[in-house]
Amino acid sequence: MLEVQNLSMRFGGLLAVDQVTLDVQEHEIVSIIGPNGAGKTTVFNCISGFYKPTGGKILFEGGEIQGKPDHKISRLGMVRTFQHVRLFGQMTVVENLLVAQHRHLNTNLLAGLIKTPDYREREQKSLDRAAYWLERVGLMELANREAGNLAYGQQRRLEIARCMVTEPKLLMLDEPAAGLNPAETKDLNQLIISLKEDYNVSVLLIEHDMSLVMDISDRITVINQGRPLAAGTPDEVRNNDDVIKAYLGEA
Ligand SMILES: Nc1ncnc2c1ncn2[C@@H]1O[C@H](COP(=O)(O)OP(=O)(O)OP(=O)(O)O)[C@@H](O)[C@H]1O
Repeated sequence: MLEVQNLSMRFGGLLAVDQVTLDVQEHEIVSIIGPNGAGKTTVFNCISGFYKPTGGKILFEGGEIQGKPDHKISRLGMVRTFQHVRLFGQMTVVENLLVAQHRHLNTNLLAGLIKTPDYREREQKSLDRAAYWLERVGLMELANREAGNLAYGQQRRLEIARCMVTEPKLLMLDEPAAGLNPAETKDLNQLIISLKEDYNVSVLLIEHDMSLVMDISDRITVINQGRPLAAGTPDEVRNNDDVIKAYLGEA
């Protein structure tokens, strides 16, 4: 589904990502881990179209996407969350989900003004999807609250719902457990597994919470100082000497 081949990203004199190769197949949860500053978010930014990589190829369902703008990439079915929550804080919870779908569908302004039957039907479907995902992530009762007033863990769940209403094939999550308490992390763990099992969404994950990563990942890629260090199943990665050294070095 997603293939990243020899991806590189240079910022001036700094080679933040150096020849990273990884792939995500259908029905898979793949994690990218590595010490702080290893280049994980930069890999995400290249894949999702926020940066134009300086080298390498990115293929999504067989087509090259490197350098395409983020809105085009998200319409192909690959959407992401951010390390720092990026909701529309002054809109309500449900409005955030409706706006996400409008932006995704590129709704025609004229159709919206005269409210064609086709437009009304799409509006209804957007509302249904929003309601479904609010229920699914446990935010239905907060639908009319301002998103900015939600507790942090609720905002993180809303972010995932905001991705899911666009019905992605691949969901990219950048440190979804950061700032969550243990109970919230456990819920997140189950939610991510359910996205794969019940909705057939593949997941690419950056995460520092090792118990979450080891628990839910089918495969893990380790990056260190921009370079790929190891890749394999959670067990293979856990027992890899280079990985152990990199993490001990950080501590
Ligand atoms: N826009 C940018 N301009 C210049 N340097 C950047 C830019 N974005 C990232 N970097 C640098 O690239 C390197 C990799 O950063 P990146 O954020 O990708 O690491 P990370 O593995 O996601 O780290 P963390 O786990 O702390 O989030 C860092 O040295 C960072 O300072």
